[in-house]
Amino acid sequence: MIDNIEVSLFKKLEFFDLDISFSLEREVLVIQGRSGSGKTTILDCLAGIKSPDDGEIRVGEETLFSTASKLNRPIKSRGIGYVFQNYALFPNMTVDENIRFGFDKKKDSDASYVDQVMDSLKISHLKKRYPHEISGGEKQRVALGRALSIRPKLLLLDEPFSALDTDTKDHVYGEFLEFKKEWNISTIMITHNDDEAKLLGDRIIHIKDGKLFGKRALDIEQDQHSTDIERACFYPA
Ligand SMILES: Nc1ncnc2c1ncn2[C@@H]1O[C@H](COP(=O)(O)OP(=O)(O)OP(=O)(O)O)[C@@H](O)[C@H]1O
Repeated sequence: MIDNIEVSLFKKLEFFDLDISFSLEREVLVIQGRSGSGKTTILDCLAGIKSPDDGEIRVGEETLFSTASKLNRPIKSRGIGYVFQNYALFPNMTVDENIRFGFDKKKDSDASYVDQVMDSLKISHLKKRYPHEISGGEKQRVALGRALSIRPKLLLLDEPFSALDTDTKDHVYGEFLEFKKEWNISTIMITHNDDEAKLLGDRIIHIKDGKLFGKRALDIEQDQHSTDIERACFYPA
């Protein structure tokens, strides 16, 4: 089955218009750009957290959003896994409960799938722990597990490694490359880190003020602004 992903988005933002088109298929596409250039807004539009003013999002034969067809699939039926910058794990749920959150028992007949995800991410032994009882690297794997539990056709990773220290990052990069080979899911990853982008990505696009930018964006700022509260709505408690 062909899972080509076609994206075309237009959205008026306060300081500029987001206006971008790209496609991907079974690859890790990295989006880079200065802080505030619209990267997270792209992921939020794909996930259905924000609505574009105009455009189309297609995953294989399925249309998730289309202004022409007046179609806007709800978040939960988009089949998109999202790992937020600060993971946004539910603090009052165990690792097991966090990961099972997106798994739909009624739709998914293979109940052992979530266990497979946990085994693959080497977090089965943490099942009963709460987020405050695990390390940053483990939280990152739990967040990835929660995104994978819905069997996503597209995986969105917003600065997934930024909260990790250098030693942990090196280790996790290796794991990510193994994961990439094993799962082979179309992935869009935002990172400010050039080395990370080159190491983990198959293709890199740069954006500036919401538009594709031919040249490399210089002096990428490291400062972050958090829209976590808004994005946490993706997983309403
Ligand atoms: N909740 C919001 N309300 C108003 N404007 C917002 C909101 N969230 C983001 N913006 C604005 O939209 C633009 C794009 O923001 P976005 O978060 O997509 O940028 P980004 O490239 O992901 O930035 P960063 O790398 O700092 O996370 C920015 O100008 C930002 O100020």
